[in-house]
Amino acid sequence: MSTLELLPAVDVRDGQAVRLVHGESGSETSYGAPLEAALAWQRAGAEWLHLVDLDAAFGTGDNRDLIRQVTASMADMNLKVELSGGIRDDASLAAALATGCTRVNLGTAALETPEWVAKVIAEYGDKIAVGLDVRGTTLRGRGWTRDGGDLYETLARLDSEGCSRYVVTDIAKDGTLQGPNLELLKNVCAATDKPVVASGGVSSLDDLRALSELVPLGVEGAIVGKALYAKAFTLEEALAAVKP
Ligand SMILES: O=C(O)c1ccccc1NCC(=O)[C@H](O)[C@H](O)COP(=O)(O)O
Repeated sequence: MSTLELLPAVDVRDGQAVRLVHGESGSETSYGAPLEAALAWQRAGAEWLHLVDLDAAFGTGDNRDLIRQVTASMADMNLKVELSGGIRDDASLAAALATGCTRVNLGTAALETPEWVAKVIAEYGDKIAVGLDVRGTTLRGRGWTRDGGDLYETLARLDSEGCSRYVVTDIAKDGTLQGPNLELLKNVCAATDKPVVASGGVSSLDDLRALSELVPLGVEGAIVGKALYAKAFTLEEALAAVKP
């Protein structure tokens, strides 16, 4: 059986690594310099980093220079970066790809400018993942603040356009340490043949073991944020827990 990939998260707001609750602006807990956080995950054995520019996602500015610095440092150490937040047009996509990240995660654009997303999926293939951020089965865009249509209709459309991968977040779980929404992940895996990265709510090594059991269904990886920052477990323990 393949090993569940783990993507420790570094969410950046106003130059700081933070964690939000339910992705809500204003619910931040700060965890210091993003580069220090990324280096800590790299030293602990991470192969991936999930790096989010929250200001770009919320439309409150951006952390582009810092994001570029973190991504370049990680690339120098052969650590793959999935970059998310505010990538919505040719200019922001070009800037994101120019950081040397392994792939980008599109969210709002998949809901608001589907033609552009179809075009960039065709052009960039598996450098593009789409974030499906849901409350129930309703997608949310603009930093998760606005409704954006039905999960399964959008998934079918993106599948038909050749989208290579989905990052699925249950917003109700995100940043809460309440455990991932396994039912949602199973349902999404049943609706697509493409790999799924699970995001939101991981609280324990048992949660990671439960996600590992979904690997045969199509769950390829799991993003872990709050649990690592809150020291519920170490990344070394997490990597050991998901080994088959
Ligand atoms: O990823 C985004 O673009 C984004 C936009 C707006 C609010 C939050 C956003 N991402 C949050 C994350 O990706 C979290 O780091 C991830 O879901 C980890 O969640 P948790 O393990 O529950 O802390």
